[in-house]
Amino acid sequence: MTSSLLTTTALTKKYKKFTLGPIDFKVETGTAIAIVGANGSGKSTFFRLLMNLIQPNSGSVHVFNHIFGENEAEIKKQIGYAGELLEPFGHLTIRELASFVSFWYPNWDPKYFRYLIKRYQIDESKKYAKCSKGMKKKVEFILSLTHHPNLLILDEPSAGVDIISQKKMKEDLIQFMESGNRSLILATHSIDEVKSICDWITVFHEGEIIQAFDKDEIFEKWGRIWVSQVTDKIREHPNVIEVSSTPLQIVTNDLRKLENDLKNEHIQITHVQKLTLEEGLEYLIGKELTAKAD
Ligand SMILES: Nc1ncnc2c1ncn2[C@@H]1O[C@H](COP(=O)(O)OP(=O)(O)OP(=O)(O)O)[C@@H](O)[C@H]1O
Repeated sequence: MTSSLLTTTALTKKYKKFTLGPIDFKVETGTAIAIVGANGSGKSTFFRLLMNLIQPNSGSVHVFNHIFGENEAEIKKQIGYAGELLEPFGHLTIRELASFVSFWYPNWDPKYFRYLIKRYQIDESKKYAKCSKGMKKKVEFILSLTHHPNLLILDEPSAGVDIISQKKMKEDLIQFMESGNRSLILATHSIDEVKSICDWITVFHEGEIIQAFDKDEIFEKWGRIWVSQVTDKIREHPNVIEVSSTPLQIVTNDLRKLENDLKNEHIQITHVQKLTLEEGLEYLIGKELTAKAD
């Protein structure tokens, strides 16, 4: 049986021109959740709230059954976070930065740190501020993993990172999840990462969660149906996502149900095709996700 590792209840943050929430969100032990959404949809704001880096206007975050604010230092020892937190420490070298960060984590694993530094070809003598954007992302990623956290919260860890390192990050995250009792919340614009690492997908749109579903649902239920005609009733069908012409076709989030209803309407089906994850996500977030897979 799974148990909730992190829960948010009616979490809300208001800026002058943007409101996030109210967000109800849950992470079960052993699951990897992709957070996807167009630029500015509120992913980073949500992550900062999860990490208690900014204060909500209302609502709460519970982590490991505690309200975050009440036991913050203890809770954070079990979390790995990457989300541009290191900028104020730019005057430190990577070696100094690691030594500073290690102080907070009883589980800091120097051997694993050495392994990751070598794996991602990081020059430890370099000052953080002098690192390239991709290097900084790799350093953040390494520091988030080195204390073997139970929960990883990563805000676009591979953005701006070279392809070889992106592949390594993917492998490391798959390995992280393999123990079975760890959890991951990953904001990403990479379909490849969603596909290979995550089990669940949560879609943000203009500060709200508009969809949250099991990834396999897209493979099983989403599809395109070519038809002889489309009636008003079918156009308004709750499972019809889009109707387009030349040739006349319907995109649906429930193939089996729509096929049945089309038959009941005596509409001829000429062809049926399942959607790829990439196509499904494009419909869900307004065709703005950067396609990287396949
Ligand atoms: N400190 C702040 N003050 C005012 N507005 C803010 C602040 N931080 C974020 N915002 C606004 O909140 C909105 C959501 O931004 P956020 O960075 O959370 O989006 P995102 O989904 O992470 O985007 P991206 O995919 O580009 O990283 C944006 O309109 C942004 O301008």
